[in-house]
Amino acid sequence: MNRQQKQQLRRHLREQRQSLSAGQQQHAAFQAMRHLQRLPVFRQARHIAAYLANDGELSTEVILRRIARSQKQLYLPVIHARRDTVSMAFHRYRLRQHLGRNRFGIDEPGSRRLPARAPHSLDLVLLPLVGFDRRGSRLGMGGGFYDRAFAYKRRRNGRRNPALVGLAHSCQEVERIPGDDWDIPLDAIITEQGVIWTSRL
Ligand SMILES: Nc1nc2c(c(=O)[nH]1)N(C=O)[C@@H](CNc1ccc(C(=O)N[C@@H](CCC(=O)O)C(=O)O)cc1)CN2
Ligand SMILES: Nc1ncnc2c1ncn2[C@@H]1O[C@H](COP(=O)(O)OP(=O)(O)OP(=O)(O)O)[C@@H](O)[C@H]1O
Repeated sequence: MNRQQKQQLRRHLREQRQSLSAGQQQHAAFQAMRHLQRLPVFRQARHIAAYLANDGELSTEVILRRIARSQKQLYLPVIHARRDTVSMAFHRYRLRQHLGRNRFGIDEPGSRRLPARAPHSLDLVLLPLVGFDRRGSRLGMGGGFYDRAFAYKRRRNGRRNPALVGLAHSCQEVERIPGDDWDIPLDAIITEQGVIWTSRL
């Protein structure tokens, strides 16, 4: 798939999720929490990275609250700009901690942020998706941030940690997302309808 086709698909799928009603969003968030709670990988995880929903993404609010009330530690993506490279790190997050807006208009832990944790030492990452297919290919916002953070997983004998579980509305599923060399496959996808296993977990 060339860049232009990918852009077009991205635009279409973003419109789909943006057009969901508040009621549909709430329903999806609650169901996703139910499905997530049943996963052994979630029950066993101690260090979990999630995201703050934006642009119609599946809301993580109930999930964040649940994690915050448990013994598990929560992390959020923070965009870091250093000279000419922009990258993403996962910083510890506590509910009601001060948030700032990043360059994409998404809330993230602000200037007094807690320490970051290396991607490979997280147990579970809940990824925001623009689109996905049943094989575990994902389409993101186009920054390549998650692909770069977990690029080490592609290498032979590379670490397998953490488990990568995408969260999306079922309307974001497509038949097939043609992969690029750098794409990192998902282990599972959770929608309001249930868990989709990609046979990697
Ligand atoms: N909630 C949430 N947080 C997240 C992500 C995400 O997808 N969702 N990210 C996941 O990586 C990172 C931010 N990545 C982003 C990358 C691009 C744009 C963006 O707004 N891009 C332009 C053009 C995109 C395009 O090429 O079509 C735009 O929409 O105007 C936003 C976020 C980190 N935090
Ligand atoms: N491992 C990598 N090393 C260098 N560049 C990369 C790597 N992975 C992705 N990129 C770059 O990131 C750009 C965006 O990739 P892509 O369109 O697949 O993003 P995405 O998966 O939709 O976004 P995101 O991961 O932020 O949600 C690509 O143009 C690619 O050049």
